[in-house]
Amino acid sequence: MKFAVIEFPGSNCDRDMLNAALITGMEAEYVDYRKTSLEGYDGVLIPGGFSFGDYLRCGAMARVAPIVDEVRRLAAEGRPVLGVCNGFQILTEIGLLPGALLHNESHKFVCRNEHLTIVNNETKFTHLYDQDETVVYPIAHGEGSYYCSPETMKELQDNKQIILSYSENPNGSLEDIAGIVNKEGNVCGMMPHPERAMDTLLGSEDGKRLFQGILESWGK
Ligand SMILES: NC(=O)CC[C@H](N)C(=O)O
Repeated sequence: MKFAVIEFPGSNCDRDMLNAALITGMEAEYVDYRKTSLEGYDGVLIPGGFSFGDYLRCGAMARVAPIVDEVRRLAAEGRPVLGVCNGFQILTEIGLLPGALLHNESHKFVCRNEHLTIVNNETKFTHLYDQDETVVYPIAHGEGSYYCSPETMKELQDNKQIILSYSENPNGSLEDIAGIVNKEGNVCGMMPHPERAMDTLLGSEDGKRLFQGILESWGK
């Protein structure tokens, strides 16, 4: 399976994302945001960072990048799309995931290891985790407060689209939401960084099973 790691000006987790994909056994390479084709790629990884300097608001300018139509095409074809942190913000901006990421309640950038709960392990992304398992991924964001309308929240809950929640809410996210999937289950966004939790030397290897899970779900 070949994955595109989309690079925007200001992406800064692209190397971590590529590395996570490669050590999981995925084929993966960087794809520039100005490209207009994702022909030959089986999935998309949108890394974290500060795309276009977070101008206007996080992810708002990436929304109109040339590559976005192709990300939409792959998503519509049911291929895996994972957006982490700024990648999650971009996925909400382009409408592939519901809701929005607002400024942290504290109005401070938070950067620390976070204890998270696997709220739904019956997705193509989380199936290698136990239900309600606690995992540790780092967080590093200024605009990670998940917000949506009551109607959308009901849909998320009814369809079990909430996959990851914070043990100690760091940003004011509704319902402690840290990560969600779309209704179809092939687009996933999360603020915490599984790609930085690939080695116990760096504090946690809990992110590994997310990438392995993607590969197992779509790789066969
Ligand atoms: N690590 C990230 O991707 C940060 C995302 C975004 N720039 C924020 O501060 O919220």
